[in-house]
Amino acid sequence: MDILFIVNPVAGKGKCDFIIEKIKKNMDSLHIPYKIKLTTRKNEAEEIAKNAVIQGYKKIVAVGGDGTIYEVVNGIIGSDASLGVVPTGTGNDFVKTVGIPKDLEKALEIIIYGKTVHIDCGKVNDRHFVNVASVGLDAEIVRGTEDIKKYISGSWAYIGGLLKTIFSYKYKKVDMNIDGTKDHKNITLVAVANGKYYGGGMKIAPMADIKDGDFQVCVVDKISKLKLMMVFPKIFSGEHVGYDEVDIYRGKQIKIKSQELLSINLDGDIIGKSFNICFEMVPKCLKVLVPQDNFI
Ligand SMILES: Nc1ncnc2c1ncn2[C@@H]1O[C@H](COP(=O)(O)OP(=O)(O)OP(=O)(O)O)[C@@H](O)[C@H]1O
Repeated sequence: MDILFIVNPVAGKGKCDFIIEKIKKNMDSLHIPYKIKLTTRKNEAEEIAKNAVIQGYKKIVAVGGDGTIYEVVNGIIGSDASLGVVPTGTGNDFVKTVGIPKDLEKALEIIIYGKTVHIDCGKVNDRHFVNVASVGLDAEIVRGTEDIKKYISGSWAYIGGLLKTIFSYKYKKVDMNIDGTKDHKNITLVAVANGKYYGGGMKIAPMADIKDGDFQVCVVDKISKLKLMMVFPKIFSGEHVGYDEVDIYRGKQIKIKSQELLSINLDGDIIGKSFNICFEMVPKCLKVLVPQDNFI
């Protein structure tokens, strides 16, 4: 059962040497065959993962944050390989939904002794996401956060990105179609959630279930910037859902059409801009290693 660890050396605040030593020490002591590969640039984790599938690896481990997981998922999707995660990123939002701990040794135990579960993914064109996709303010914040992450970590990076973006943001008029039900909205943001958390611990979709075959769609209508500043911190606890401007829907296919180009955020990665976006549910398409006692 060969295991490949794909390490993003710049994830988190770069404790790469320490992490690699720990992986080697643990794996060598168990005499389990494994390999470690480091990425040298963005998108390389996906290429390494694709090659690993061809080479017959059955457990392919993303050692990094949500961006690294996103790349590895797109490398292994459709194959028989299972995704493992050693969370060393800044936000580490996906692992919160599936119960993988941040503790390095515990995360390694799950790679070796954990159980495999099939989880849902979302898809936009040919790109898959496991966590949350979005358009609107938060996609713009992802752009604003990228620079700030180089200097500060965790939730503060996202809050910095938020403050930088929020005051210049213009609301978007969109036509929405959720499983055939149409609506016209002036939106602050639309988050299409497979997992519960994004943006470094914000519980955007408290009811999301990664195995139920549905998205939870969080739509924040036009809201004054002052009120938005009040509502935003509530997302960390999931209390934003109680506000009049916030609606939650369920659905398998979410289409969004706008007269303006919308940035598309998939799991913290801006994949491009479009006037027409279709988010599609792909049920139980990805194998993930999770703790034996996990409820999912
Ligand atoms: N060797 C590399 N050099 C520069 N960038 C890289 C390299 N390898 C991967 N990347 C990019 O680094 C970015 C950040 O990685 P990742 O998201 O895993 O960490 P993070 O931002 O610290 O964590 P999180 O997304 O959980 O907040 C990703 O977009 C990835 O494509």
